[in-house]
Amino acid sequence: MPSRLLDASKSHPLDFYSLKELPESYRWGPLDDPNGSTEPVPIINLDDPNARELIGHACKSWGVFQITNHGIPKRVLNDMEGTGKSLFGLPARQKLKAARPQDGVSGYGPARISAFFPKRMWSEGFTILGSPLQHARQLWPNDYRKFCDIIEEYQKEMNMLAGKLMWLILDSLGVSNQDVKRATSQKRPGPFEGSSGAIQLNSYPACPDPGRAMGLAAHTDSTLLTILHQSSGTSGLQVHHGRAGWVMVPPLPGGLVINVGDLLQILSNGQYPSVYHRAVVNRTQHRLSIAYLYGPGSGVRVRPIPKLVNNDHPPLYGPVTWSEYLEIKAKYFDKALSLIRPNNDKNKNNNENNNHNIKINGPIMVAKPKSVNVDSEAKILAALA
Ligand SMILES: C=C1C[C@]23C[C@@]1(O)CC[C@H]2[C@@]12CCC[C@@](C)(C(=O)O1)[C@H]2[C@@H]3C(=O)O
Ligand SMILES: O=C(O)CCC(=O)C(=O)O
Ligand SMILES: [Fe+2]
Repeated sequence: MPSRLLDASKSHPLDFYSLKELPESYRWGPLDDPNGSTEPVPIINLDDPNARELIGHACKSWGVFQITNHGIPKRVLNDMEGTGKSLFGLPARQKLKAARPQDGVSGYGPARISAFFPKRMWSEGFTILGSPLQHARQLWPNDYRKFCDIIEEYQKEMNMLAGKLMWLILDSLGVSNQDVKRATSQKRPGPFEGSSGAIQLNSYPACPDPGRAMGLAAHTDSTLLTILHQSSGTSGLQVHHGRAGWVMVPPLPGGLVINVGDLLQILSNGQYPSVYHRAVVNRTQHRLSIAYLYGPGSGVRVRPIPKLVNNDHPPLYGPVTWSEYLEIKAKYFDKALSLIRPNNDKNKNNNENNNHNIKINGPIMVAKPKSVNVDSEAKILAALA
C-alpha cells in the first residue's frame, strides 16, 4: 500500500509570486494569533559558564532555545543564505529539474508532511541529504561547484556544532563524558562520530492573505536536534508552549534556534520533549529558513539512556534507528512517537516473538529485532543501553 506521503509531490504549484488572492486550496482559515504577553524563548550564550544548566532547563520546559556565541562564522551563514535565495529565485522549470523523486528525500518540492493536510502550504522547500552534487548539476549545469562547496562547508560546521550541543545536553541530563566512555569502552574520539544531518531550505514568499495561509504546518522534527537559521528581519517561526499557545521566535541577529527533536525525547526517556512548531507567512516580505536536521549515524539504535531509567521512571520507548523512525513518521506522522513502545512485560503479552511491535488499533508493523554487532556496540546511542 503506498504511504500517504508518496502523494505529496503530485502537483506542486509554483505560482506564488503571481497570485493576488489566496486560492481556496491554500485557505486554512484564521490562524490563532500568538500571545504577545508571554515570556520569550530562552536565549543562551554558549560561553556562559552556566550554559549547561540553562540548556537543560530550556530543553525541559520549552523544547527550544536560541543560542549565541556558537562559533559558526557569519560568512558561512551568509553564504548559505545567499545560495538559498538564488536557488529559490531560479525559474520554476529549472527548480523542477531537481524535483524530489516520489520515494526520495533530496530535492525540490513541497514539505514532505503536506500529504497529511487537506490544504496546501505557502512555501517551497529543498532538501539535501548527503552529497549535493547531483542536484547542483541539475540546477546550475555550468556553475555547480560553488553550490557544492557552500553546502559542504555548512554541513561540516553544523555537524560539529550539533555534536557539541549533544554533549552539553547529555551533560545537562547527568550523563557525563566518563559515563559515555565507560559504557562504550571506546578509544575513539566521540560518540557522535558517524552522526549526520539533512539540510532543509525553506522559502516562504510574501502572501496576499497571511492570516489564513500556513507556511509550514505544525510538526515536531524527527531528529535528535535541529539547528535553524532564520533570515534576518522577518519573523515566521512559532513554537507551541503550554498554556501560552503559539509563541513567535523572532530571528536573533547572529543567533541560531535549537529544537529538541523526537529522537532526543526517546534518548532522554521523555525528560526533554520534542517541540511542536510551525511557520507562518507575511504580506510583504519573503522569508527564508535553513534547518540542519541532525540524527544518529546509520544503524545506530536510539533508546532511553539507562542512567535515566529506573523503577520510578520505566523506559517509555524502545530502540529505533533514524531510518526506521523516519519510515514510521512518514506513515503515521504525529502518532509516530507513541508507536515506539518499549519491550516491557506488558508488551510481551501482545508480542510473542518479543519483537519491537508497533501498533495502532491492532498490530500494524513489526520491526525485526536486529542483532547488535561489534561495530554498532561502539556507537554510543546504542551502547549506552
Ligand atoms: C531527515 C528528515 C527530517 C524531515 C524528513 C527528512 O527525511 C528530510 C526533510 C525533513 C523535513 C523538513 C521540513 C519539516 C519536516 C517535518 C518535513 O516535512 O521534512 C521534516 C522531516 C521530519 O523532521 O520529520
Ligand atoms: O521555517 C521555519 O522557521 C521552520 C522550519 C522547520 O520547522 C523545518 O524545516 O523543520
Ligand atoms: Fe521543523
